[in-house]
Amino acid sequence: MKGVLLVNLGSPESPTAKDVKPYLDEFLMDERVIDAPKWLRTILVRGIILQTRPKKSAEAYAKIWWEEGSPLVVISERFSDKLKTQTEMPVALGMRYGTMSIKKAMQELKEKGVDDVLLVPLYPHYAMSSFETVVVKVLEEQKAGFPEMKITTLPAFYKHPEYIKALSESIKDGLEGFDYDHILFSYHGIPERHIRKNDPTSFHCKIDGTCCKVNSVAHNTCYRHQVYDTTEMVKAYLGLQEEQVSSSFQSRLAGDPWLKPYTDYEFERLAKEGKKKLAVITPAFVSDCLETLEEIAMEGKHQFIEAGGEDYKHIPCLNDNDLWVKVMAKWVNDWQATNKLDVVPST
Ligand SMILES: C=CC1=C(C)c2cc3[nH]c(cc4nc(cc5[nH]c(cc1n2)c(C)c5CCC(=O)O)C(CCC(=O)O)=C4C)c(C)c3C=C
Ligand SMILES: [Fe+2]
Ligand SMILES: [Fe+2]
Repeated sequence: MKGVLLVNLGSPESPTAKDVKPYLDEFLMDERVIDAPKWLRTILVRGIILQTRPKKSAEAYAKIWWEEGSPLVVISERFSDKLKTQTEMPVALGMRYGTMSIKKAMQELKEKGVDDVLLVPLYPHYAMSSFETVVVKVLEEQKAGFPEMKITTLPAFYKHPEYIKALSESIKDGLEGFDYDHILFSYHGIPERHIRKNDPTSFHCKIDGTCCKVNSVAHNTCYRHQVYDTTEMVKAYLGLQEEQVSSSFQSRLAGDPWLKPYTDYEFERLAKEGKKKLAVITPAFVSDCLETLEEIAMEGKHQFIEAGGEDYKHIPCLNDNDLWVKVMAKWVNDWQATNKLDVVPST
């Protein structure tokens, strides 16, 4: 029987340093997130980052935590519940890190008789630290405990016209009544090194702003290309002008160069350029989370206003938007009926 496995990133159990620490340990010890050799990763993560970050992160989580729990988890559950009403197939939700494990979700599907699974990583774009680590983990769990399960993965859907439509329409709704003079597309950053590492041609990705516009098989795994494609397609859908829109990258860790421009520098640049009313959208995430609700909606607003901006609005992620649920339901139901996927890898 066919079934659907949704996987998102995960969250700590509670916004306390005690619970944030093991969550961050699992997250940052992932070799696809901090891709240093294990001995070095252990020193960096356990010897340095985890000495201070859990307390700081817990304070940030406390600011955005809901009665029902972590926004990312609650929103993912709402999305999953709505999807269940639009498909006959069993649907299970797992998280890459934390206690709502992928293994539990696969067990849930198995108990419902599912042996043919459509894996849906809840990320519009491919990055080894998000999409790829989910796929690898699911395949590891399959090998260890569910050898009879067939796994098919929905590719990154960042430019599928139905996704772009749902995203653009939700942005249009979010912008209503807000007289913006610029829209910033702020994507989660990744180290530049990850882009080169994921380039199968070993020469295409130069991260110089030109390679992403030249067709290449490298774009199938090029996060930078994919996010710029999303910006361009939303811009076209909404009929926005070149100068009304820009893209940037948020949430970097210290150390390596990460994809640029950095969102926090952009807040300052845009304010200094005379943009007074800024709308910010965060399409690397399908669900609002710490990185959107705290870093962008709270800190970002503060940074922009401090730099001379006057008004600021964070437009929510797709979350459990009805059109978005309908799009996902169509993709999974088409797969159920035809065994084919409407979302295809890019070149
Ligand atoms: C778009 C998807 C994501 C990519 C790509 C990604 C890469 C990435 N992240 C870190 C480090 C951290 N990310 C943190 C939070 C976080 N990251 C994503 C998504 C992507 N990360 C989400 C949805 C969240 C929010 C989770 C939530 O519970 O709401 C954090 C933890 C919070 C903090 O301490 O700030 C860290 C750390 C790296 C190093 C990386 C790529 C190398
Ligand atoms: Fe992250
Ligand atoms: Fe590129």
